[in-house]
Amino acid sequence: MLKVDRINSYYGGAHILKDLSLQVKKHEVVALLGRNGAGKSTTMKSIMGLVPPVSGNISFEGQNISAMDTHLVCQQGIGYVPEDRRIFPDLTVEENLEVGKRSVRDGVTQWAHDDLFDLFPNLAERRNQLGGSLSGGEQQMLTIARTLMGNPSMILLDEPSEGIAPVIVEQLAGVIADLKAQGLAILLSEQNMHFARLVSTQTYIIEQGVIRYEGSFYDLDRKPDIWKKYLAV
Ligand SMILES: Nc1ncnc2c1ncn2[C@@H]1O[C@H](COP(=O)(O)OP(=O)(O)OP(=O)(O)O)[C@@H](O)[C@H]1O
Repeated sequence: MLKVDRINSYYGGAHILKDLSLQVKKHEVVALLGRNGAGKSTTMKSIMGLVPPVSGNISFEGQNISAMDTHLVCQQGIGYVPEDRRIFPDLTVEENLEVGKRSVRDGVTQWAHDDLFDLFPNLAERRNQLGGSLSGGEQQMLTIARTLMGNPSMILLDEPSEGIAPVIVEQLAGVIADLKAQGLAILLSEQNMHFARLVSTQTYIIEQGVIRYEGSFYDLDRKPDIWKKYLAV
């Protein structure tokens, strides 16, 4: 579904992503793991066209998206939830959802507010509350719900569990399992290994912009040397 093939991305003269390749298949939840500053967010920004790669190729559902503007990447069916959430604090939950609305593409489930409120019961109770008055976890849920309003077939989640209470992290894991069951492909970056293990099967480990490991979580759990070298803090 998504194929990133040997991309190189820079901030000015700083070479951040180095021949980075990864794949996400349909109905798959893939975790991009790595320490602070490893290049996880830059990978997502490169896919979204926010930090366009200087070389390499990115394709989505067979179409080359490497040189596309961000709004066109979204139109292809990729939703993006950045690390800093960016809800509208002065709009209500319902209004925040409306902002995310996009036209529907063929063959893609259209999300209505009520479907989203079924998926996120916490938001249903707060539909008329201002975004800025929600807890961090509720804001994260709202950002994901708003992204779903764009009817994506794949979503990128940048450290979704960061700064969220453990009980909400467990709820978020349930939401991701539901989305996967509905056919969405998901690429998430994470430092919370408990959460990543709950939701994903396939993993990539990134260090200094280079993919150092690719494989299942099951195999990774049996490789303490890799775990210690690239993930232990
Ligand atoms: N706008 C920027 N300008 C210059 N360098 C940047 C910029 N954003 C990130 N970097 C650098 O690029 C490297 C990769 O950062 P990135 O944010 O992709 O890492 P990350 O794995 O997502 O880490 P974190 O979990 O801390 O967000 C780091 O060395 C970081 O300092």
